[in-house]
Amino acid sequence: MNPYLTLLKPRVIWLLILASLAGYLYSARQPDIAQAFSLLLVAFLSTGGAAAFNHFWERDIDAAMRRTAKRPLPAGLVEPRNALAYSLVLSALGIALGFLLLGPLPGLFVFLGWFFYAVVYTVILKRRTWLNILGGGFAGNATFLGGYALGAGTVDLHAVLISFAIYLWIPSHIWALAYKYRDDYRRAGIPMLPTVVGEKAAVVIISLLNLASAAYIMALYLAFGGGLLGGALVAAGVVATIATGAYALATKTDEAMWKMYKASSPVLTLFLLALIANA
Ligand code: HEM
Ligand SMILES: CC(C)=CCC/C(C)=C/CC/C(C)=C/COP(=O)(O)OP(=O)(O)O
Repeated sequence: MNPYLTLLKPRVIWLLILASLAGYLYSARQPDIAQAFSLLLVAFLSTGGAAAFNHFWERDIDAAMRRTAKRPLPAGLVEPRNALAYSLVLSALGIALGFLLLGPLPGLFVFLGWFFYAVVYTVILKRRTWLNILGGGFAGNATFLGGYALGAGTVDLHAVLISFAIYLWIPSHIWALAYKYRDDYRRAGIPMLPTVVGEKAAVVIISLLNLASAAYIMALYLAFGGGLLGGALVAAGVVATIATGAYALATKTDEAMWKMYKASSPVLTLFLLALIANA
């Protein structure tokens, strides 16, 4: 893949973009195709720009971790100053178009999403505390709330409660991966839960969090949900979460935790599709 495409973390940002689209389709009475395309463009530019900035800022620790050592900057495929310029142009475009094309409130959430991930998480917290993802996780809320604000013209408690399904999903999503790569994170000096607590405690905490995030999604769907299709999608996600959580608790292996991580994105996808189906 072209290294400048890799810098956008396409395997990751597609779900951030879907979260924005889900927020819009869930809240808009009459979804407008032009508005939806503007949202997709803004979400792509802002999340891609944030991801590219993360590559620039983390080029030293990426070089120190097995999982990330072959990325474009540690691999010498892209000059740091070019990656920085690329990330800032995309980010500035995404945020500016967020305000210009989507309006002040959606634009604010685009900025907050960028800021919480690129600055609060990547620059300020990630190397300092294992609570880094709890500070940066609000970027996840922002992806959904930006789309919701575009569709509804406002953000209410309903929207905030739904957005916390993403926030509560993040810890088990990243810590399950961090468990498998705990030696990598230790070598790079990055504090993550699995590097600061014992292995058994980490598996139990992450598995319980995984199950709690599924319970929250189920409660949301029961409170705000409706239709059969949406219910089936949420049920499939909850079953997958319970299965990976129970398997991890029973076996406490790297493989079980990796399965939990790999299942996390499909589970969130099912929830977002349920919101769209229920719109
Ligand atoms: C502070 C917040 C977050 C952190 C620290 C985080 C961290 C990570 C990490 C380390 C990876 C592995 C990347 C790789 O090895 O290439 C990953 C993958 C991913 N993340 Fe997150 N994530 C966060 C929030 C989110 C959110 C909010 C979403 C979507 C709404 C998301 C969607 C994904 C997806 C789709 C993948 C790829 C999964 C796969 O390959 O199966 N992440 N994340
Ligand atoms: C609107 C907007 C811009 C929102 C951003 C939303 C958001 C939560 C982005 C985070 C997703 C991501 C690329 C995490 C990688 O974390 P990492 O840097 O720890 O992963 P790594 O170790 O693989 O580099």
